Amino acid sequence: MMILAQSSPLRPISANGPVLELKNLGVAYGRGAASVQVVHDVSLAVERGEALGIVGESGCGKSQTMLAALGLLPRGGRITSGQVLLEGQDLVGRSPRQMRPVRGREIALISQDALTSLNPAMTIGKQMAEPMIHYGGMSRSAARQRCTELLDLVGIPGAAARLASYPHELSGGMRQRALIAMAISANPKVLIADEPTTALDVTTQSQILRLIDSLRKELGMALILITHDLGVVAGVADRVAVLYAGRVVETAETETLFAAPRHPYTKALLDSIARIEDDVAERLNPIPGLPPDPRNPVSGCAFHPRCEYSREICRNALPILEDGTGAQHPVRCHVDPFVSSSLRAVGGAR
Ligand SMILES: Nc1ncnc2c1ncn2[C@@H]1O[C@H](COP(=O)(O)OP(=O)(O)OP(=O)(O)O)[C@@H](O)[C@H]1O
Repeated sequence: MMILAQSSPLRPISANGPVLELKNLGVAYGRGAASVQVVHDVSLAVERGEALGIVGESGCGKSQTMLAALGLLPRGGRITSGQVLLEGQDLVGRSPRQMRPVRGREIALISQDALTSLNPAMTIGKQMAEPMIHYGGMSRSAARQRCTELLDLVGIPGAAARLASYPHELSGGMRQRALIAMAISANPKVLIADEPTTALDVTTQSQILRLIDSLRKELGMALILITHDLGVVAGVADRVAVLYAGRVVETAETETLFAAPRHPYTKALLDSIARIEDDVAERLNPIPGLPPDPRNPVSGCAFHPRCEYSREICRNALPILEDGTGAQHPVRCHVDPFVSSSLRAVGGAR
C-alpha cells in the first residue's frame, strides 16, 4: 500500500507501481471571480490488492476527489490541476465517450445508497446482465449464469430466484450486496466504495465491510474506501489519507495512524469514533464547529479555528504536507514536533 505525499522524495518505489494514482489533483466550481476551489493539490495512490481509506467529515472533498478521478464531476465542476493515472495513463481530459469503458470495467464505484444507484423499474437480474450482454458479448443464458454466481459470491441467499426481484423487494443490506455484485461483475482493477455502509444498521454495516474486504483480497482489486468514520477503515484499510477542507492533512499506515496520529484533526476524528452499544452507534466527543465552507476559505491552516493547539503561524501560513519522521507518515501541521520546515519558511517561532 502506498500513498504519495505530494511529490515527496520519501515515497516508496514499488516494483509494480500504483494501479491508480492521483497527482496534485485540484477541483473547482464556477469560473473567474466566482470560482470556488473544493479540492486542492491532492496526491494519493493505491496498488493492486491494497486498500486505501479516505477519511474526513462531510464536505472535506472526499467525494469530489473521486468523482473527478472517474470523470463524473457534476455540471460546473472542473479539474483545475493534476493527473489521474490509471496504470500510468492519464485520464484527465478524456471525453465522456472515452471514459465510458474505464468506468465499471477498470474502476467501479459503489455508492452509499443502493436504492438510488439501482434502477427501481428493472429486476436485479436484468440490470446486472445488460452490460454483460451489450459490452461483454455474453449470451443471455451465460449472463444469467454469471449473475447467479455473482449474487451467490456476495452472499445473497437463493441467488437464482433473486434475479427476478426488483430492488425494493430486497432489504437494504441485500440491495447493497446486489450493488457490490454489479460493481465487481466486470472484474475492475479498482473498486471505489463511497460511504458504502452509511445507510445500513450497525450489524449489516460490518457484514458489508467484511464482504468488500474479502472480495478485494479474493479478486486482487485495489480498494478505495471513503468514509467520514475512522472506525470504518480500522479493520479494512492498509493505509489512510485524512482530508480536511479539500487537502490531505495526514497519511499513514492504518495501524500507525491509530497508534500515533499526528494531525490535531486526525486526533479529533479518533476521539469522535462511534462506540457501538446494543447495535446502536453512539458518537463520542464530536468535533466542535464545522469544516470551512470553500466559498469562504480560512487563512493559514484550514483547521486552525477548531484546533486547540492553534498558534499565530497557523492563522497566517498554510502548512505543507511533509514527513519529518522519514517513516512514510506525512502531516500538514505547523505544531507537529517533527515538522519544522514550514515554520522556518516563514521565519516564525513556535
Ligand atoms: N455541485 C457542486 N457545486 C459547488 N460546490 C460543490 C458541489 N458539490 C460539492 N460541492 C462542495 O465541495 C465540497 C466538497 O464536497 P464533497 O462532497 O467532496 O465532500 P465529502 O467529504 O465527500 O462530503 P460527504 O461525506 O458529505 O459526501 C463541499 O464544500 C461541497 O459544498
